[in-house]
Amino acid sequence: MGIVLGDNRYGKAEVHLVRVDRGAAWHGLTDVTVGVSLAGELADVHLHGDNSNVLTTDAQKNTVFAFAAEGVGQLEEFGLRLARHFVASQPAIQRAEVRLTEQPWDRIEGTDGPAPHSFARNATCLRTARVRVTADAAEVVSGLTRLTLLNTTDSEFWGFATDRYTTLAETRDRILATAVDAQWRHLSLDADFGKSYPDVRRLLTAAFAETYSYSLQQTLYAMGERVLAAHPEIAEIRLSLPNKHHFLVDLSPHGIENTETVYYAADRPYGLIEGTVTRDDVAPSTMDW
Ligand SMILES: O=c1[nH]c(=O)c2[nH]c(=O)[nH]c2[nH]1
Repeated sequence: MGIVLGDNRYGKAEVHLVRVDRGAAWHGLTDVTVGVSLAGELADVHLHGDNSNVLTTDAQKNTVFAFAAEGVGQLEEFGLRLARHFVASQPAIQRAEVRLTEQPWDRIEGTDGPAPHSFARNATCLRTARVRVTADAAEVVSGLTRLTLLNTTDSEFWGFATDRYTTLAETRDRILATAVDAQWRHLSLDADFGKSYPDVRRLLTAAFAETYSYSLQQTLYAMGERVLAAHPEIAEIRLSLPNKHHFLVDLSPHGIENTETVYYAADRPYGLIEGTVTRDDVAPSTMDW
């Protein structure tokens, strides 16, 4: 019996970069937050304070900005370029993981049309990507987060198990709302990430709107199934769906009938429904995502 070093990795988190593409008349704006995480022969730094295998997190941050000078492009491709660089250039590094989150900005509509160099932050949702690279393999997971959706009807919840602590009333009509966090794994690296991202987002949103729901779990599966049915290049999709509860307000103390019009949008606690929709004929991921 002894004490040993377990799994470890290190890197720079939340490198927030903004790139301006300055055309003669129009400027483009890219806003990406990058996290780098490296693993490999790092026992000596932990056990003996020997830093010789440690590429500083400061250098990792500098690399992100330096690579951005050559262009960012699709999140997945930028992440792959970075991760491959760390594994290829550092003999002690066997695995690199890069996580990216893109904040979209909309071009401002001016009086005479779109403004050439003015932007408003778009709060709809954030695009994400995670890549993992080793000497002989790479994996890409694309995603989105904070996509907030709400159905005002076509949602029921009843027939659930009960015990002595159950107080929830069955409902045949409720508001169903969530903030989608979705991550989907690509089967191959030469996917058209720029095309598949908006389509997956559209499919998730449409499936949410079009599914007559008996539970958020059922809606989760319908959303994932819709994506996998349309995208053979996607191996699996993981969904994390908070149930953003909306409770009818009791207005009877004021002598007012609430005709299912006024709700209290509860902040917390919230139900959290999570699941993976996958194919039965693909190899599992090597990435802990
Ligand atoms: O769609 C739902 N799924 C649940 O598991 C659950 N549990 C709960 O209290 N409300 C809901 N709603």
